[in-house]
Amino acid sequence: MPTRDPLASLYTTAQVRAIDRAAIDRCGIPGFELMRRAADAAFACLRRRWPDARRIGVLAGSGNNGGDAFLLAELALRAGMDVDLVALTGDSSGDASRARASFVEAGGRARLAGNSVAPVGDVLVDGLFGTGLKRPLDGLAAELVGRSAGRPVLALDVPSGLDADTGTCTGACVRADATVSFVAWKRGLFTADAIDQCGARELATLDLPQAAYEGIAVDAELADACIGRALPPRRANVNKSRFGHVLALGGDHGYGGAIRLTGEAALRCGAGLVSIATRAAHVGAINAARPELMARGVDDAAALAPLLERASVLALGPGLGLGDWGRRLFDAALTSGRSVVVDADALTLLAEAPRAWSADAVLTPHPGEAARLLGSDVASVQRDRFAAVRELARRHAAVVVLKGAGSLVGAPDGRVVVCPWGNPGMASAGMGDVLTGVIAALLAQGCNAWDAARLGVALHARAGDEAAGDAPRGLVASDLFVPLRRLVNGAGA
Ligand SMILES: NC(=O)C1=CN([C@@H]2O[C@H](COP(=O)(O)OP(=O)(O)OC[C@H]3O[C@@H](n4cnc5c(N)ncnc54)[C@H](OP(=O)(O)O)[C@@H]3O)[C@@H](O)[C@H]2O)[C@@H](O)CC1
Ligand SMILES: [K+]
Repeated sequence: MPTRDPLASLYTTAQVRAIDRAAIDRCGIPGFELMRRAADAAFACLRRRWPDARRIGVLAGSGNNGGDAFLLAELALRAGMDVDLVALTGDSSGDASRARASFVEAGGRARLAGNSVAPVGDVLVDGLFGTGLKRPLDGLAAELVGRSAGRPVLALDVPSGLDADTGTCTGACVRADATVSFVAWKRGLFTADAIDQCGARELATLDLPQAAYEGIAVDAELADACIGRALPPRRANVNKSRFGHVLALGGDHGYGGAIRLTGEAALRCGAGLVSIATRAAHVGAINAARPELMARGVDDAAALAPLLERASVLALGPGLGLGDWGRRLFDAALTSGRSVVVDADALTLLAEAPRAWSADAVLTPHPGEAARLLGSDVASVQRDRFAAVRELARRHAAVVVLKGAGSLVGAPDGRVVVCPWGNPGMASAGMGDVLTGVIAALLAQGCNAWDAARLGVALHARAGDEAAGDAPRGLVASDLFVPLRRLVNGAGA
């Protein structure tokens, strides 16, 4: 059995709770000891991140997440800090009530949350709700979260209000500067709303023995960008025919830029040859701007056949449009038997008429396109991105990239990886066109669909981060070309 990498393995909350149970029942570590370890780890995190904090405000819920908070508050008291603890309820249950008593014995005082009560401190510790969240925050809990906004926050396990399975918050939610998560990564910390709510993420495994994780399948994994295994360094004695021929199809009138970005991304990621099948009107501009691209006018679809014949991989859809021209290209491409990346307008056409593939296929929908493919709506897709990507991959028997903050890549067999990179600057025109070219280039160089998609997404997001630095606003898609070239050669892996 392959070794589980705790830093890359993602679990559902039910699975993490099962690991907690196994640690207690099978490994004999008392629940209260786990709580102590959680508080120790979180307090160490607080000291490291906010070394000058002298006063901390602590929010404690009634469950075990609150128990972690009481024990952390006790540690802070013992370290000589001022502690203002606001408890959501007058009592706690199970191990948490023991934690509460321990805090009081150490001289701590809990203020009860009520009208206008808000914790005071240089840093707030959020221990309201963790994996036991059952419904959107409302009433006092929601008010408390609102009153605590605007100060640095360390969240315990999960920012309160965030659904740690899906990464969504449907009501009030703590916006943390850092989240220290316990035992194992909850999968929902890495996608959707979680990207804004978690801040920096840290994992504290609480020294659980390996046995606690046994028998509990990993639900998903974090993407890696280790290109080396899938795409080893090139030998010297090679020529361009070894690295495939990408044909990018799209760019209806007015959208020539989209297909040029796809083609150039494929070149920059190492495809041996890149052709573009587009409107004749765009050919001159593409050739002038990037002479290495072989742009051909295919206003007459008959001109497409020899291009398809020569290509090894297709990148289908950027700027394709939904008119007759686009539909003819779409039909010709999908009956060609070539490996294909299906993006943009081609996904809309696919939603109208689903196809079976005779070669590797990677679909790259954003949530709107995913909703069309699933016959649902964007809100439903975003409510559970894991379920959406799995369903799409199964239904289309293809590898699927569900784009958006915390992109997911799903395979028909249920595997999912989550991309932990990317930034809001990448929510801009042309970024998807570039991703399509990146994945097509990796396919052309011999990666299978799964490797091409998961590595392509990782390289694209990391290139976006490198290009954006600390200035995401104004990032443009072609800014990614230089870092992509570095990353596809193994830099920073
Ligand atoms: N088990 C272990 O070994 C370890 C666990 N650890 C820690 O425990 C955490 C899980 O603890 P947990 O299971 O007690 O759940 P938790 O998140 O505290 O919430 C439950 C409470 O919240 C309430 N409630 C829920 N939703 C609500 C809402 N919207 N609005 C209002 N109330 C709401 C719910 O009330 P109920 O609805 O049941 O009346 C219940 O009282 C985990 O995240 C980690 O931090 C660590 O110490 C490591 C070892
Ligand atoms: K919390």
